[in-house]
Amino acid sequence: MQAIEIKPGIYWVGAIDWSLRNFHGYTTSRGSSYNAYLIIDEKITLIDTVKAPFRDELISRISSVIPPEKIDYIVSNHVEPDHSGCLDFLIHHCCPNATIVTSTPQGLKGLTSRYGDLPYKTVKTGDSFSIGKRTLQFVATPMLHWPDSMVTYCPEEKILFSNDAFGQHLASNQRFDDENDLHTVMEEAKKYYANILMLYGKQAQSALAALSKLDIEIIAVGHGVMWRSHILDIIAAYEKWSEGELEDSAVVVFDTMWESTRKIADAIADAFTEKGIRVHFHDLRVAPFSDVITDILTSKYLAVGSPTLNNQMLPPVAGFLCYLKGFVPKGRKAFAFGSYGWGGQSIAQVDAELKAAGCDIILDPIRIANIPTEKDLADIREKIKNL
Ligand SMILES: Cc1cc2nc3c(=O)[nH]c(=O)nc-3n(C[C@H](O)[C@H](O)[C@H](O)COP(=O)(O)O)c2cc1C
Repeated sequence: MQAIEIKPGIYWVGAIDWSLRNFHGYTTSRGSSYNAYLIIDEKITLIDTVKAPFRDELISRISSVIPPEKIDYIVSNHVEPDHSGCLDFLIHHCCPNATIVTSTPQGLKGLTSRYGDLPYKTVKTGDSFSIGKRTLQFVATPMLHWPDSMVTYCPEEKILFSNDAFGQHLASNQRFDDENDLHTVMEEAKKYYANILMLYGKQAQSALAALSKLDIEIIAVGHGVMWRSHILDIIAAYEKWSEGELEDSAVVVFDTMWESTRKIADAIADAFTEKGIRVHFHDLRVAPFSDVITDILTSKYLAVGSPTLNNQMLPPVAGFLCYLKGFVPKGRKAFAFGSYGWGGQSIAQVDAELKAAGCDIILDPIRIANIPTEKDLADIREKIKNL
């Protein structure tokens, strides 16, 4: 497999995971890539590695440029195994002279606990060193999205090696934003931010402030395609998402056994539509949680529905609310709804979970016994109309 030269002497040597459909629970319908970069200079430097099963692809691409034993530094921007997964193999079998550059204290701690005592060099924000004609500078980006996370900047090339920041789970053989459909790239970047970074808006803003001082021509991300023509677009999007800016749209999400809760969901969606509000409609029998969270990232309204099953909400709704709670979606105007047979406990449970998630409850829970009548549905429409 061949390396792809992205600037003279700088190569993409990562791996493309075309078949990936589930990345620790995140539904990756367009696959992903694990990006690693090779810089040929007096000190040959590899930026990040790939997920362990893709080791041969990484080594093959490196070998298309230089023998791997010539590598002097391997910068590990992030401990998570989709980036660090080949470090120990490379050091023990391919790159005997290499030193691993990692953040202190968290990167060192994380790599040591995973891979043991390897030759490490630690760096922190403001540190830099020369690799010949070029310099590498380091900026810690803690909690974007693990405590150890950092980015590496090369001022002579104006490249920011951003690891998980600005990434997308997107498999493509074309490495840059302008070679791909921009709408698809932005959609996947939003999904990535929502599911990986949404909880860390404050940290994202600190990182954006630090990175705004850099002159950047290429953002060489850890997943998906690099940014070179739409850098301002992705930075503007990160500013908007990290500030929690919401659009006049509503997410209606539910599960159902016999379609009564679905009928309520339809009435809610109709009523929002009549108000001129865009609706994202998610039936949890088919909708992946990660798609629902992507729409919640920018939506002002959230309606969550479940019928009652054995005094509980349906398990997919419970799972979804557990996932949602982790993101603390403060500021969403939310309410619960559902159909029931006798006790109807599920609806109060959904309401309590939405409160626990930090949502503002704007309607008493909508509870309908058995099948909703035309009058029930008209009453629901009226309530939404009056919001
Ligand atoms: C296996 C099963 C268990 C149920 N348990 C309860 C229950 O504990 N409490 C209750 O109020 N209704 C219970 N129901 C009734 C449903 O909540 C009711 O039929 C409701 O209208 C179903 O809504 P849906 O059409 O959206 O699935 C149960 C129904 C089934 C099939």
